[in-house]
Amino acid sequence: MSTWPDDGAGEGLGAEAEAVARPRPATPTSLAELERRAAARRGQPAYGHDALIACDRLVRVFSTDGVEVQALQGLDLLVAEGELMALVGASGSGKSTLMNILAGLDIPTAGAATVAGRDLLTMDAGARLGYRRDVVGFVWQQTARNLLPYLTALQNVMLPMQLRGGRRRAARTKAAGELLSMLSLDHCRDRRPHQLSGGEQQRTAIAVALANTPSVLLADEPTGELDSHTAEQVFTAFRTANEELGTTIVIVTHDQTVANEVRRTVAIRDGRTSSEVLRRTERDATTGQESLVAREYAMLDRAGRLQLPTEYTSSLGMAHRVLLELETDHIGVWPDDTADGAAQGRGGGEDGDGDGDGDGDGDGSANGDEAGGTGKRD
Ligand SMILES: Nc1ncnc2c1ncn2[C@@H]1O[C@H](COP(=O)(O)OP(=O)(O)OP(=O)(O)O)[C@@H](O)[C@H]1O
Repeated sequence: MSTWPDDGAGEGLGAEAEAVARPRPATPTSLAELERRAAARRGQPAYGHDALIACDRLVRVFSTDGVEVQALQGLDLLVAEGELMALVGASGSGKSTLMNILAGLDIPTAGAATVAGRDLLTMDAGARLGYRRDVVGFVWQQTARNLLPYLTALQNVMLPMQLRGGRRRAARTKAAGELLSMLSLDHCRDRRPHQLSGGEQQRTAIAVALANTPSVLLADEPTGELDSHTAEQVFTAFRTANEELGTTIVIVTHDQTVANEVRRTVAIRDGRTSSEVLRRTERDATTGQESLVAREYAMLDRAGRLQLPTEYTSSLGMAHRVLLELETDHIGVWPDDTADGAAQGRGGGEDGDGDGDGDGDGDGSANGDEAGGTGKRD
């Protein structure tokens, strides 16, 4: 198994293995060299400084009845302004926890998170209210959470504008009508939610979320209750909002169609980002024909940790330790060739919890050797 640098194009990955070997530097690093590197780093911009959404080693621990659940375990995520991207992951991986934090409804336990320059850890109650009203809009899976049943579609869209204040009624009516038109909902203006189809309700919810022109639109399983054709229409509404208004959009979804339609899909696993699928259009040099190419990348976190896919590690019997070798253009990763390592590998690399990490804790991380170690392949 070998690891190559990101070629800038964007293919997919699962269980986390941590490398135990580091290539030896040719000569010991001098103090002067360390000082030079530290000085160079001081001049560097902060992590995610140019991203609209920046989550840096985000942690969220829930404590219920003395039991701690680590929903987010040092999650890193950057989202650029104007992006339309999807978040995927197994049930319980931490997607909703992340969305609630980004929505300003929950506060992380540790780490850093900024959205449009707002610090989500240090905002006071007033700033948090303003953030939810002006900076982010949300669309939830349950339509009842998105729309008020006794208001028409137009009135629902006007409500956030009214709560913010500052615009006359005529201006609010015009702006709300334009949003509904943009999402092909003119015919729904004067209908109440129960008079709308599921897809129309969700598209109206998108118009409501866009009412105060937020920088970011967050959607948690917005097509979860819809058939595939209707889901497609709802996704088109997100795309329209992204293209016409430039709104940055993050969609949590189990819907593969939605995940396939965005340029970037980030997978969350056990509270951390694990892999990313990037899609781009390539043109064949001879035929001129365009095709969509999708590639999956593993994420290297800021501590240098890399999650390797379980299917890769188990097929090579990699259970707990691996050997690393630095090549000119990639890093080689080999099964542990020590006697006990080989015995573990022959055991199938299974650790009883199915995550291939050998620690039995189900978190997919190869704990205990994060700083690297011995075992360089000579
Ligand atoms: N308020 C809470 N109190 C205690 N534990 C919680 C709370 N909210 C979430 N959790 C736990 O945190 C972990 C992540 O939950 P989260 O809802 O973020 O996952 P998810 O990826 O959104 O799952 P799903 O796809 O099923 O919605 C789970 O183990 C969950 O049980």
